[in-house]
Amino acid sequence: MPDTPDTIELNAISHHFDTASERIELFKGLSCTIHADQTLAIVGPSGAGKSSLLAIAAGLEKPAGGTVRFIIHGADVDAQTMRANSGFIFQQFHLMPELDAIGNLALPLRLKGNRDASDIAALWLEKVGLKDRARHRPHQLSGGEQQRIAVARAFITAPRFVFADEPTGNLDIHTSQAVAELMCDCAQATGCGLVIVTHSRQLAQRAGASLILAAGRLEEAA
Ligand SMILES: Nc1ncnc2c1ncn2[C@@H]1O[C@H](COP(=O)(O)OP(=O)(O)OP(=O)(O)O)[C@@H](O)[C@H]1O
Repeated sequence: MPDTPDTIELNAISHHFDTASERIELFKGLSCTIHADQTLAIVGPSGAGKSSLLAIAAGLEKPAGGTVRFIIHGADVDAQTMRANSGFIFQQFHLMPELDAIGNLALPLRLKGNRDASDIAALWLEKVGLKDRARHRPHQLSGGEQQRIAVARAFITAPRFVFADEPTGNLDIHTSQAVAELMCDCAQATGCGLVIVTHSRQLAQRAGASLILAAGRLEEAA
């Protein structure tokens, strides 16, 4: 019997934020299922709650209502295990400024106690075309180069899902295309689910499926 695919199930979730003066309602009763064999884009207007939905799907935040089920290697797991099986890519790259390129790549492996961290990091650096930048620190790299390292860092631990929040938001069109291609190639090569929040139509079109979050509703894009 084939393994159950790694899956995230969002069931009737709702979320809001309370501020001193008001409650910001993001969504109510949203349901969707995300599988690790797909690339999914979440699009929609600014402030609709896309980043919040991504954080809930990744197990970083608990929804105010509803349930989230994470299934990894055929078993239900908690949010902490989900996070340990996930990689993250951000708009602002978020590399460690005091570490060089190879140090940034090796870090997630070192944190998991991997003794081959440097060798694996060197292989990934070559894979993303930055072998000659191993000893450069983030401020010595362009935005596109930093994001290539951030993409490699997200995939280097062989996660089951990678979550990317506006990964091309700080890049020009040409560099965005290269980073999008790299993310999708990495996801396909490793059989990892890729969930991308984006305002970029080009990036959304590259994904296998798109969901639109608007006015508290989640709908499949045509
Ligand atoms: N910690 C917080 N406290 C209060 N309000 C918040 C918090 N985080 C987000 N919000 C508000 O919730 C709403 C949704 O934010 P979110 O970042 O999820 O939207 P988004 O669709 O990703 O927006 P964008 O496309 O502009 O990044 C916004 O109005 C935002 O100001």
